Amino acid sequence: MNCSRLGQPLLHQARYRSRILSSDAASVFHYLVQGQGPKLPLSFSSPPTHSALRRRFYVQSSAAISKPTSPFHQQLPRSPQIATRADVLEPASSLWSTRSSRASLAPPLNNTRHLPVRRYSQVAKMTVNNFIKKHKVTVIGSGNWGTTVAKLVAENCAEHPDTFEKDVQMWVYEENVTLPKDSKHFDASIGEQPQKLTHILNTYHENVKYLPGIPLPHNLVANPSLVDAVKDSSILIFNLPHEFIGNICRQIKDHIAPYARGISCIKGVSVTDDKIELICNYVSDALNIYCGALSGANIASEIANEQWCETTIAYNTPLVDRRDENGRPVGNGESNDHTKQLTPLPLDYPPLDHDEWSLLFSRPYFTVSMVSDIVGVSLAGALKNIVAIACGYVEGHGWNMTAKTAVMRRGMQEIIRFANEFFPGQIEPRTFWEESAGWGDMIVSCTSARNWRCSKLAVERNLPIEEVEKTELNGQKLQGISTTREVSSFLRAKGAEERYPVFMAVERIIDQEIKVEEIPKLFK
Ligand SMILES: NC(=O)C1=CN([C@@H]2O[C@H](COP(=O)(O)OP(=O)(O)OC[C@H]3O[C@@H](n4cnc5c(N)ncnc54)[C@H](O)[C@@H]3O)[C@@H](O)[C@H]2O)C=CC1
Ligand SMILES: O=C(CO)COP(=O)(O)O
Repeated sequence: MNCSRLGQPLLHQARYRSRILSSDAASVFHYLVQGQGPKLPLSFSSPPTHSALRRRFYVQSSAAISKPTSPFHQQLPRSPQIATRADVLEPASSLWSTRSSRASLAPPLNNTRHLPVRRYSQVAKMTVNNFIKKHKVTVIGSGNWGTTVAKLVAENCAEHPDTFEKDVQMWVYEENVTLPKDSKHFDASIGEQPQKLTHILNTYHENVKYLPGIPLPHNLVANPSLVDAVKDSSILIFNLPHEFIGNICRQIKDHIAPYARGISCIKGVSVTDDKIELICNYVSDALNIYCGALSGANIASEIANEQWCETTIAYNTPLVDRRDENGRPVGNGESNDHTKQLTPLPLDYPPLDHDEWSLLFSRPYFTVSMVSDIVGVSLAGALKNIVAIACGYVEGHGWNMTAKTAVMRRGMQEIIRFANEFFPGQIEPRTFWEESAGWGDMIVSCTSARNWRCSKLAVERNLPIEEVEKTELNGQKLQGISTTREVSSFLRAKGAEERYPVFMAVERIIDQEIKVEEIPKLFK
């Protein structure tokens, strides 16, 4: 049989005609990867490439399965697990197709990306390790972005029950909320009595305070107990204003699974005296787990309404979690992040690598790009908030796009300078140019996000920005104000103020020390 004659439709048909049980597919694959399979008369016209070899597997397994009386079937080792994944039965073509958002082999330490693709076949993933357990997901935070991310993650958990537990926990900072009379959930028997936000969430499946008007999936469970929400979760998604993360970590430290892995969607940094830390690294250190970062040009309300956008996830799979093509561990107990010893993710869980993170976060309306530049992604997301405030001030003053563009350009220069100066050798410049987390986020934040909007209003109304935050945001928090103060104080401690005129100017305008029209002369 010549491989070149095997079109995808043929394979597709072969797999469907066979009407296999998925457990048979798993067994066949197991058998073949062990190298015990009978040789089918396959020939390659040139040295086989990786994809050709994968095709060989599918051809062989399809052929074996389609002939129940073949020696294959008689010799097949039986897997004790009855696998039920729908994707075992999916058209074979899709199992080797390139999916840009279903990304690549976890990159090595030096942050390089676009590496050779590791794609476990879905069959390989479940065969070798049996994956008795599924990932339990908890979202910590339920604000505007917290609820939006919880929504999309819950949609994916419902769609991928082989990898994730269906129910997603969402920790809610409990508060009392009054449903207004015009709310569709208004209940005359309760009237305007305040009700617990978690009760409203679990009853009406809507976050009436932080994401009004958006129906939430019923498998998203609001939980006011932080400790209970994180219990036994292998995936923790941190999504709340950065000023609360220290307190959260202290509360959950002794209650999380030691092998849990995290993603921080938080845009901010942690600064103490002359030390600065990325939020995801702060989480990693505080909890002794590994934590990546998600950041991009993302306006929560638009994504909640399923308007399309992109994001970037940086995740540098710890060595202890890496598995080879057959699902076997390749690490030897070392850790590639910081100096700590991580507890490996147990082998009875599906792996947690770029593929799985992408599976968890990608939606038709949310395109995920996986990278490993943790520092670039985190700093771009945190520091653009300072620039967004500057742009709001400029626009509130009455200057338009040209002035804002100058501020954005200089702001981006300062972000990259900051990253190079204080995290030397740890960023990839193309994160800023090519990723949603870079220029994409800068543009959206300086033209339509909350930090920009509130600082613009502050100038227009001649009010401190904190006042506008209180009156306009109904409990939502601006990250730009505290980040400006933290970064300015860090720069002062380092004696580096002069190299960061945009960052420093924003602090002085917030404190009403200078006026917006003085900005240009600071750049001389
Ligand atoms: N909203 C957006 O469009 C986007 C936000 N982000 C980032 O996501 C992170 C979370 O922001 P949002 O979800 O938008 O929050 P938010 O600003 O909408 O809401 C504030 C949240 O903080 C909670 N909270 C208040 N006091 C608290 C306390 N003492 N302890 C713990 N929680 C408390 C509130 O219950 C509420 O859930 C931020 O770092 C933000 O920069 C990132 C991308 C988009
Ligand atoms: O990060 C954001 C857009 O990407 C949202 O920023 P704001 O917090 O200013 O709304």
